[in-house]
Amino acid sequence: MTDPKIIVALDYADASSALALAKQLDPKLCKLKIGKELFTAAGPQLVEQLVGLGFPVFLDLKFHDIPNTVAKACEAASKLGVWMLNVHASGGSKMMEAAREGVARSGHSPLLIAVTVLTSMDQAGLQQLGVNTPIEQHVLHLATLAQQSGLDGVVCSAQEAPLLRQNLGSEFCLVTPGIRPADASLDDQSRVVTPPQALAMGSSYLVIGRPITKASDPLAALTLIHQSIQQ
Ligand SMILES: O=c1ccn([C@@H]2O[C@H](COP(=O)(O)O)[C@@H](O)[C@H]2O)c(=O)[nH]1
Repeated sequence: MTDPKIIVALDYADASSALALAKQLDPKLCKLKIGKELFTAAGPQLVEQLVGLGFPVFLDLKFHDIPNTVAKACEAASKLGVWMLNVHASGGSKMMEAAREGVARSGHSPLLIAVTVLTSMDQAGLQQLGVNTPIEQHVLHLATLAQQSGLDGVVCSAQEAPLLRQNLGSEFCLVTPGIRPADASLDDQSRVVTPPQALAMGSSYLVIGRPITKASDPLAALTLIHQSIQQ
C-alpha cells in the first residue's frame, strides 16, 4: 500500500467538528494532525478515536520544556498510539535526547521529529529573536542538532528541503507545513510552497490545514490536491 503524503491539520475547536471531517476522509488518502487547539479542547480521547478509525495521527504539540518534563510528555503521548509526535529543536540536544528516551520507555515507536523554524516566521521575525544568520542556515543548524540527538526528522518549510536533503540524507523525515495551492490565501504563513513543488524539493510529508478545512467542500479540496501530486 502507498504511504499517503498529505497530513490534514484538524485545527478545529471541538471533537465533533474534527470527527465529522475525519469520517469523510480515507486513511488511504491522508494522515491526520492534531494540534494544540484541538488537543486542549478534546484531549487524549479524541486522539485514540482517530487512531481507532485507522488514521496515522501526528500529535503536533511541539513540546519545549526542561528535559525531564519533555521526556515524560513524550512517553505519555507515545502511549496514545500516535504515528508521529514532536518537540522544538530550540530546546537543545539534552531536551531532544530526553524526548527520545521518553518515547523508548513508552513501549511504542512513533516517529519523533523536531520543529526547526516555524513556517510563519520570516527573516525579520528571526532577527527579532536575536538570530542573525539566514533562515535556511538556522534551519540546517537546528535540523543537524535534531539528527545528532537521534530524532527521525524535522518540521521545516519545503523551501529548506533541498539543503536539508543534501546535508542530512534521503532517510531523514522532512515534514513541511506552509503548503499552499497556487491560488490559495497565505493566511499567517510566510515560507510557502505548492504541493507538487514541495514533493519535488524533497518533502516527505505535506501538512495542509485551512486550504482543506476551510474549503466549502473539504473532501473535494483534498482530492484535488491529492491528484496534483500524483506522478
Ligand atoms: O512550522 C510550523 C509548524 C507547524 N505548523 C502547523 O501546521 C498547520 C498548518 O496549517 P495551515 O492551515 O495549512 O496553515 C497548523 O496546524 C500549524 O500549527 C505550521 O504551520 N508551521
